[in-house]
Amino acid sequence: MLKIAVPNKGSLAETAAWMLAEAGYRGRRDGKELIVVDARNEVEFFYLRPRDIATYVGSGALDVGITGRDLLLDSGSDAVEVQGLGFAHSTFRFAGPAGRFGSAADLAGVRIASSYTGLVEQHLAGHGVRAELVRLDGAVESAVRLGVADAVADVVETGATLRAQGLEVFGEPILSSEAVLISNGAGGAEKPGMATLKRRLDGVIVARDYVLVDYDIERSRLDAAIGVASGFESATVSPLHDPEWAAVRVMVRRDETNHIMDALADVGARAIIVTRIHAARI
Ligand SMILES: Nc1ncnc2c1ncn2[C@@H]1O[C@H](COP(=O)(O)OP(=O)(O)OP(=O)(O)O)[C@@H](O)[C@H]1O
Ligand SMILES: O=P(O)(O)OC[C@H]1O[C@H](OP(=O)(O)OP(=O)(O)O)[C@H](O)[C@@H]1O
Ligand SMILES: [Mg+2]
Repeated sequence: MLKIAVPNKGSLAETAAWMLAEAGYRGRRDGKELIVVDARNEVEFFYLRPRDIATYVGSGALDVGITGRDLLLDSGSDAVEVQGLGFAHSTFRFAGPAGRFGSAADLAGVRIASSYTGLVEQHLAGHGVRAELVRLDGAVESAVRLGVADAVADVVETGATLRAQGLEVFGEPILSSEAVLISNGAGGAEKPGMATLKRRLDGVIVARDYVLVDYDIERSRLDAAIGVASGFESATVSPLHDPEWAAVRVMVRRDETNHIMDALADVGARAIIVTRIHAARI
């Protein structure tokens, strides 16, 4: 059985569970269940703290897992990223009182609070900067106001938490993070069931991030319309009863749908219809 680590709490848990359910796997009935055997799919799920998942997978105790790229790199484990899962996007950044710091070089000898001290140490070492790290569990943005640190290094999504504490990001982003599928470096990626898991998750990502767009177009304008959206592989072009016209179907990124509909209408497309993709194998 493929042993899969899944976040049991925090920002990643809900979407990770949703993706696995959409991919046809068994979920847990309540938040107290720590192990779920899915005999039909020959996989076993282990619900663990997101921060611990890279350790379990890197040690080989579990084959694959879902965690954050920032957590994976912070852990220093031997687990490797297999692919991004397209959710929980964030950047990992330094922040401090407005105007106090300009770049990582200004951090020499400074106290930096973070929940990701491994990541910060690696980054500072790469820049030849020595600083004092203060390891905190969360709500790191309060550390400067409370006087336990001069700067912080933390997860930034909208920046609202930093702003509320009067802090500003500075320097280059340390990392761009998202939820990732990880595996054990030593052959974990070839385990039975792994290819199926990957293919199913890819299908969920496509169904989540893409839509189908259908429209009718005069054949004389077909090339212009395909130029607007050429599809995943290539556009499907079907004849209509009127030989001067064709019906076209393309996949487009969901977040570009309205922009593409406008552009298609501009080149003469009619009856433009957008449909959700329920499931996919690409
Ligand atoms: N606001 C956010 N937006 C996007 N991703 C986030 C956000 N906060 C945390 N993450 C991501 O979630 C992962 C951390 O999850 P974890 O459950 O350990 O912490 P958490 O979500 O902050 O939970 P908690 O605060 O309850 O401990 C990291 O990959 C981090 O980048
Ligand atoms: O840029 P923003 O949109 O404000 O989001 C970033 C914040 O979200 C997370 O905090 P969380 O609420 O999980 O609390 P924590 O600090 O205790 O982890 C993260 O640790 C940042 O503090
Ligand atoms: Mg948090």
